[in-house]
Amino acid sequence: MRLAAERIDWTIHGHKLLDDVSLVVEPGETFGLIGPNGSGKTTLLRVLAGLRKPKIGRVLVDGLPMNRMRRRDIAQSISFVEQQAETLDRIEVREAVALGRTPFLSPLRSWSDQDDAIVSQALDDVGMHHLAGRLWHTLSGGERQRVHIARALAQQPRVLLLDEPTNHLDIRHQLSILQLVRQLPVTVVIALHDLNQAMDCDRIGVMDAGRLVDIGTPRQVLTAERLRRTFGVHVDILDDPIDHSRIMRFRNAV
Ligand SMILES: Nc1ncnc2c1ncn2[C@@H]1O[C@H](COP(=O)(O)OP(=O)(O)OP(=O)(O)O)[C@@H](O)[C@H]1O
Repeated sequence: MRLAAERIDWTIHGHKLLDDVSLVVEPGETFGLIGPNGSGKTTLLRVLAGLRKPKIGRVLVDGLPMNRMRRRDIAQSISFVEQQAETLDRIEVREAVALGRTPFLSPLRSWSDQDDAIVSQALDDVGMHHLAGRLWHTLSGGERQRVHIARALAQQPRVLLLDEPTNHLDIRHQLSILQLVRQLPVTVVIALHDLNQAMDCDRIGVMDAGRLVDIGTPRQVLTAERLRRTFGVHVDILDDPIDHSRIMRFRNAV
């Protein structure tokens, strides 16, 4: 599914959070969003998810303006894992993941074995099957994060939006979630703070003070000059002798 933002502006109390942002994410592409704190990544993801409706600019889903789509149609296509997700008190892990199936249920389409299988698969994908019966509020931060990702996967979206999905995860789960996301045959937009992890995206967009100031492949975008200018850090870019990928070694703040 192709996701496009056209000239989006978003202003709150006279403060421009998004300033003329345009981008196109191609079907199946993994697009990384990077930028300093407060640069507008979450705001842009919320606009792309349809949670914020811009007065200026528009979002297109496979060419269709999102503001003409029904809420249910959006939910059947796009899932969003937010950074500070809602609390689901007194609910079991499996029930939390099953919420991902809600957009597909109706009086004519009740819960089926297929929904059960999808939920089980999603729990497996994030390594949470063993905790399926646990109450949500007893989970650790990283376990909750994995349940949110499982809920999004259970939605079987064609566009997956992820806001710093690895920020609570241990290194093994960071790597396995990112690997899983990259393998999914869906369009992914993922906000990341770890710039070395962003190297594995197909393309990257750099946010700075509400503007998308650069778009390109990781090698095009993640240059020492860009990191100095936008992130305010000095970096050495090294060549990994094992696979010749790039490694960023951050030295100090400018
Ligand atoms: N409801 C709001 N009212 C006023 N300002 C807001 C509101 N929501 C966000 N902001 C401001 O908009 C700016 C962009 O916020 P946003 O959460 O999109 O940034 P971000 O790039 O995701 O940051 P981070 O990396 O810290 O998560 C920030 O300065 C934030 O304080």
